[in-house]
Amino acid sequence: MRVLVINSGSSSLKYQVRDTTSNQVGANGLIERIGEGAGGPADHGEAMDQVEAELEGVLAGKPLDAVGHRVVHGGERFGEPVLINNEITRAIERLNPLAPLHNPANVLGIRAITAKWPELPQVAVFDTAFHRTLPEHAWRYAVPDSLYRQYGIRRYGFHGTSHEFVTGRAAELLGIPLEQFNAVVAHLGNGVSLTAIQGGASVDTSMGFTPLEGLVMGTRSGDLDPSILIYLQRQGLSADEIDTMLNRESGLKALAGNNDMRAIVDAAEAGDQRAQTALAVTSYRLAKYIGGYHVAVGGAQALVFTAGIGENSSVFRAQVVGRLGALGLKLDVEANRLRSGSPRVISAPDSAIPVLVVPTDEERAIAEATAAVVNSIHG
Ligand SMILES: Nc1ncnc2c1ncn2[C@@H]1O[C@H](COP(=O)(O)OP(=O)(O)O)[C@@H](O)[C@H]1O
Ligand SMILES: CC(=O)OP(=O)(O)O
Ligand SMILES: [Mg+2]
Repeated sequence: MRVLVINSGSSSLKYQVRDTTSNQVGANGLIERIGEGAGGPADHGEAMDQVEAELEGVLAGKPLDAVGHRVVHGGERFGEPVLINNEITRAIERLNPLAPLHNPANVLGIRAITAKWPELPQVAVFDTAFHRTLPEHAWRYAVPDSLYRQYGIRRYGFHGTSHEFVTGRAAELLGIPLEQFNAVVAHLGNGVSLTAIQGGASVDTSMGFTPLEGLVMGTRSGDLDPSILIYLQRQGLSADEIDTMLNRESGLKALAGNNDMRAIVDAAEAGDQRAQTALAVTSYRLAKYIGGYHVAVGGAQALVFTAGIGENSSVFRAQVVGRLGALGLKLDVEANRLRSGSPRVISAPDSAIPVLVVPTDEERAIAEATAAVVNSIHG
């Protein structure tokens, strides 16, 4: 099946045309710096126009069979990939406030495709779906139950497509049956989340009601004392100002002046104090969570790194694992430094458990899920 996959991030749009039978990627593109000025598209609408233009040549004579969309927030309703219709699109749109950097762009992508190819089946694949197995003690916040009943305030968790894909690959690499596999998986991209895997399923995850909770990210603060928000509001900041500050002006960008891990590592190595502090805060917070999730899964069989930073930054991985000595984790310096696009072990032979790097492939997982939904409908 020939599937167009659309993965809209907060400031980027990735697309691929994939053949799900041969697993070949026919075309792919990345549109970056959306809404950041400097020659980038003004918004995700312009970015979609650009995708359509780039696809003209690619699709000539070879039509698509389906489109698969990454949708970040599926709320409590969507636990599986679904075939999209107008009602589904509106339901996704109602979740926009819960993933303000992502869902509006996802909805826009769906509508742009509907307008261009109204007959083409479209499937939504949700970031939240893999975390449907969270036990109540992990998803419930210690707040009045009315918040859950009235507003659906609970932990949902995100990056599920990536966590699920990477968990499967890691179990395979270690030769452990998935349903017996316990691990801690660190997705370190522009958004960052950690997942506790028990018996191959998600039992806890660091992002919460929205993708803002948890670890330090590219432009997001992660955990902080909720009183800070109340305090700032009383100082006269509006809800929108606080939202923008925590989602777009915080994290690495606030600590180091930019959200590009490559630049931060280079600056830190050149002696830049802010960059060094940014790495320390970020790796310290992550190490604390990893220790917690090791306990949550009853003893992990592996620590797994993935996504842009997790796959590529040996310096950041070394800082994190360097803080995990209490768990007996130890990297092999050479294996950690080696660059490769394949799943691999980077720990020393005497590490208490293996540390892995497993490249994620959200687009592949979305294409396969899309083909499965479309096939199930056509019998
Ligand atoms: N070679 C590299 N070394 C260090 N960091 C890298 C490298 N390549 C990418 N990154 C970092 O990965 C992050 C982006 O990760 P990615 O998974 O592509 O994010 P997203 O999908 O959320 O946009 C950025 O912080 C970027 O600096
Ligand atoms: C949910 C989320 O944070 O996604 P991304 O990392 O693509 O921004
Ligand atoms: Mg990503």
